[in-house]
Amino acid sequence: MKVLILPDAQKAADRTAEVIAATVTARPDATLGLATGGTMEGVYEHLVTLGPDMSRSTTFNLDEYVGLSPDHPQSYRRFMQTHLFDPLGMPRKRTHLPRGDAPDPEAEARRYERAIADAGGIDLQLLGIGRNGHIGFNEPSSSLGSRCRIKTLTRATRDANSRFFASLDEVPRHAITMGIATILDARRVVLLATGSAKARAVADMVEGPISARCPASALQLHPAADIICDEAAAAELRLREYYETVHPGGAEADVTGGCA
Ligand SMILES: N[C@@H]1[C@@H](O)[C@H](O)[C@@H](COP(=O)(O)O)O[C@@H]1O
Repeated sequence: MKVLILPDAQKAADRTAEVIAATVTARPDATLGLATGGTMEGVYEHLVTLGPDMSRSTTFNLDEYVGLSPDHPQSYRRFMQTHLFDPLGMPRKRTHLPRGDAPDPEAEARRYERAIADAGGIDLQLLGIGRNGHIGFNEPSSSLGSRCRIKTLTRATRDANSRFFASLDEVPRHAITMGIATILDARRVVLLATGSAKARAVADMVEGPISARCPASALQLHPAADIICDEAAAAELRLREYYETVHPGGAEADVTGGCA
């Protein structure tokens, strides 16, 4: 696991976007795993300005709310169309999310897992992290061997995400999400965490025990996982001398270098 600490959220998001752009430039037919959430807005904004040709890329998002149709304003499909797919002109048939309004959500989750495998797996998986250490919607207590399935959202996660909805009551109670084992199958993982609200989760993920208490800690098992964070999200890390830190105005570190 490599940790890169950048001075602020903007620089961390820009760096993450540059990793994605470099990946699709090197391999235009790459399969990307994509994420949603407020943290990703800056990433996609910068990626759109970088303007890589993603017309041959295939994408699979981590998750979708159960019960929301693709055109629901708060669906993750809509989020992706707005922030990335439409601005980059990506062909819809190459972009995949679970169908939140599928009549049988469990069957939809199984179909989604198969679709990822049929596409040859994910080359680069982008991740955010929840305040409670969740990745995708794998809430604490998720099996580290889990595959795509339905998860019940915790009150804490619904509270955190209620800012995107008119009220807490409107936040769905379930989601279809890639499992932790699905995520670990990706050939490379890049997780972005910014802001002080993520500091505890980042410390548990990087320096804590591998445990279902902090689902993101499973990334310690991944051979090619990069954690990109800003100073605020890095505040509770104790082993600072082992991490790559870019100081304001300092030389840019190469996120692909260093030791895993
Ligand atoms: N399912 C998503 C996660 O993939 C994301 O990492 C998390 C953090 O979101 P934010 O970036 O808004 O803090 O939100 C949701 O729960």
